[in-house]
Amino acid sequence: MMLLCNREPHRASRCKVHSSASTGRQLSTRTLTATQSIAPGQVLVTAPSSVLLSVSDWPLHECLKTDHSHLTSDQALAVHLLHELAKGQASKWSIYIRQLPRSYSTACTFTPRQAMQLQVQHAIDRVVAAAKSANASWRQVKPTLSALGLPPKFCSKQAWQWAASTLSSRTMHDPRDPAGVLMPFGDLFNHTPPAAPTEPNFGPAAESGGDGFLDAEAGVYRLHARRGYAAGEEVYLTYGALCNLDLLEHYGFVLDDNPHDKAHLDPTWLEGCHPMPSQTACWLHPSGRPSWDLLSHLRQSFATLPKEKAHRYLAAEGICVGPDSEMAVCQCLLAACKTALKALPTTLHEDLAMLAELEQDLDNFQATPHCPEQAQRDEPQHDTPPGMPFNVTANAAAPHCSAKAYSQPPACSRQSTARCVAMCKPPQPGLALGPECGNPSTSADLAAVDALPTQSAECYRRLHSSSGASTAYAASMTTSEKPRPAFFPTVTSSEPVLQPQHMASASKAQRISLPRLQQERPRGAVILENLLLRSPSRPFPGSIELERPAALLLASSDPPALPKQAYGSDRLSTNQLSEQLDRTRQLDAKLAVATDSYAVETHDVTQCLSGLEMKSGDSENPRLPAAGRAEGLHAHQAAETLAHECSDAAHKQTRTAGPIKTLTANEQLALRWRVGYKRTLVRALELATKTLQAEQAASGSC
Ligand SMILES: C[S@@+](CC[C@H](N)C(=O)[O-])C[C@H]1O[C@@H](n2cnc3c(N)ncnc32)[C@H](O)[C@@H]1O
Repeated sequence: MMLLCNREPHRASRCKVHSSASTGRQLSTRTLTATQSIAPGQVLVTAPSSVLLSVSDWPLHECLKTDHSHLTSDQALAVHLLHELAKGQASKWSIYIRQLPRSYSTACTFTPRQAMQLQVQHAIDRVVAAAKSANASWRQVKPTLSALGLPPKFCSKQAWQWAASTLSSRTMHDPRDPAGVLMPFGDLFNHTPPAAPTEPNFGPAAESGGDGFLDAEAGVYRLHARRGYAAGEEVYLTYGALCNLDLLEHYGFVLDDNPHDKAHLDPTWLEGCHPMPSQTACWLHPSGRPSWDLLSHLRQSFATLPKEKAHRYLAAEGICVGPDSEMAVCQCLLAACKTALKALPTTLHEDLAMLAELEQDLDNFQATPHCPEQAQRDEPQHDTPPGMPFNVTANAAAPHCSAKAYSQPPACSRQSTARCVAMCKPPQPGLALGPECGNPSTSADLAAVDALPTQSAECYRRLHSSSGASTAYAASMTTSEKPRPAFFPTVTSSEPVLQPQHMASASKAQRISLPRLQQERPRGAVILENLLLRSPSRPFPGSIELERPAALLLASSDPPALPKQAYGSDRLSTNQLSEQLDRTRQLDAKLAVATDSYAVETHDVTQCLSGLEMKSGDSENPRLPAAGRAEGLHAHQAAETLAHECSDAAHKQTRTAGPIKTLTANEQLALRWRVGYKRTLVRALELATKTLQAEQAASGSC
C-alpha cells in the first residue's frame, strides 16, 4: 500500500473527516468535507483489494463453502466481520473495525413496538419483516459462529444485528460477490440522492452508474466524485435512488428532502376505482403528485361515457381526458388521503411539534459546553469494539495509534446520551495525505503517518504493514476531530434500563427537602420537574419553577455548587455528575412515560408524586402504589415501579404523544419517517383540492 503523507496539511488536502450532524440532523454522523476543490469525475479514493474486507479474499471462506455451504454471501461476510472483530488487535482490520459505529438504527434493530411508531401499516410490515429475517438469519448462522470458535458474545443476536447493519449500511458493490465489500475510509462518505427521476431514457449511464467500482485488472477499488465540489463542501456518494423507507431499512436514516421518496397508499382506499391498482403502482411523489401509473390508472378508471374507449387510450398515455374524469380522480385521491391520514394515530401537526421538541433538545445539548475531564476519561477503549457491549481482547497490546485519532466517542452513536455532552472535543489539526501517487510509500512517509493522529492514515498504514500491498489516495484527505453532536435524548436503541445501583442513587435524592430541591436542583429536582411538567393539571405542592430541559441545568452546573447531600457525603466529580445525569435521564424517561400514560391508566400519578415526598422506607403508606408497598420499596423506587408498569401499558398504545425523551433512537427515526409520509399526503390533499377547484371553475365558466 502506498500512502503519501503531506507535511503541509492544508495545501494538498482535499477532504477532511469530521463528526457532525448531517442532513436532517437526525443522526450524529461523520462527514467528509472537501478541503480544496474537487473536479467532477475525479477519483476520490483508490484502495487496493487487499485492504478491502470481502468474502472472496477470506481464506476461511473456502472451508465455509464445504462445511457451511448453506450460508448466503451476506451471511458469510457478516461471519467474516465478526470473526475479525473477535480477533481483536490481531485482526489486520482492527483499527477499521474499532471506528465503525457502535450501534445502528437499521430495520433489523427495531423491536415490533418501535416499528409501530411508523404508524403506517406497510412500513410497519416491512420493518418487522426485516427484523424477523435478521433473526432467522442469526439462528441459521449461529452454529457456524460457534464452529469457528467465536466466544458466545460474538455469537449473540446483538452481535449479529450489528454485523448485518454494518454490512447493509456500508458495503460497496463488488461484482465478484453479491455481499459486496467493506472499504476502510471509503465508507465514510454520506449519501446524497441522485437527481429526481425523469422519463426513462436511453443514453450514457452517468446517473445510473455507481460512484465506485472495482478495477479488477488494476486490483484496486476507486471512488469517484459524481460532481465537482468546492472547498468546504461535504463530499457525498450516492447510494442509489432510494425512498426513505429503503434508507431507513438499510441505512438507518431518512432524508428530509428526498426526491425519490414514495408515500404508498392502500389501494382499498381508492373508492370507486375499478379495478384496483396494484400495490406497487399506488404511491405518491413527495410533491403530492400521484405516481404516473396511479394517475393513469385512475384516469382510465374514471373515464366517462360515451367516449370511454377513446379516453382510456388517452389515459393510458398519461393524458388528462377531460374535466369530469379529472374531477373524479381528484375526489378519489382526496378521499384516499383523508382516509389514510385519519387512520394514523397522530396528526402531522402533533408529530411536527414532537420533532421540534426533539430538535430543541438536540440544540440545547449541542450548545452545552463540553467537559475535558470527561472527554479524557471517555477516550475510546481500544479493547472495546464498536457496536457491542463486549470487549474484543481484554489483554490486547496497546495499539500503535493515537487514541484521539479514533475518537468516535462510544456513546456518540445515534443513541448518544448526555454523557456525550462531555465528550466533545475541539478540532485538532488534521493530517493531509498527498495526491495520488503510484509508488510505494517511503519509510519516512510512514513515519510521518505514524506521528499524525488520523484514523485513515493509521488504518491504511496498519493494513499496509499486514498486507504488504500498496494503496493511494487520489484525493487527499484530512481527518480532524470536531465536537460531535452531543445529545440524543434516548439512551440506547432498546428501552432505558434502570440497574439496581441506579435505584440506590435515586433513593438518595428523595431525602432532600422540597425547598432545597427548588434551590439547588439536584438530581431529584430533575425528576420532579419532569413529572410536574408532564402533568400540569396536578401541580406539585411545593410548586417548583419549571424549566426545560432540567437536565441541562444540571449538566451545566458547576459540580462544586451541587449539594453534597444530593448524592451522599461525597462531592461529585464532573465524571460522576455526568454519570448521574445519565442515570437521571434514564429514570426520567421512564417516569415521563408513566406520567404520559396517566390519562389512560388507572394508576394515579399523584400517588407517585406524593410518594416522592415520603421518607425512604415508607413502605406501609397506603398512598404508595401497591407494587411499591408490597415489595417494601421506598417511595422513589415505588415511583419507578409505577413508571415501569405504566410504560408498558403506554407503549401498547400506538399513540406516541409524549415527551421526546421517551423515544428511543429507532422511534425518533420512525417519527421522522412518518412526518415525511404525512407531509406527502397533506401535499397530495392540497394538490387534489387545487386541481379540483380549478377544474370546477373551468367547467363552471364553460
Ligand atoms: C457509509 S456510512 C457513511 C459514513 C458515516 N457517516 C459514518 O460516520 O461512519 C453510511 C451511514 O452514514 C449515515 N448517513 C449517510 N448519509 C447520510 C445522510 N445524508 N444523512 C444522515 N445520515 C447519513 C447513516 O447512518 C448511514 O448508515
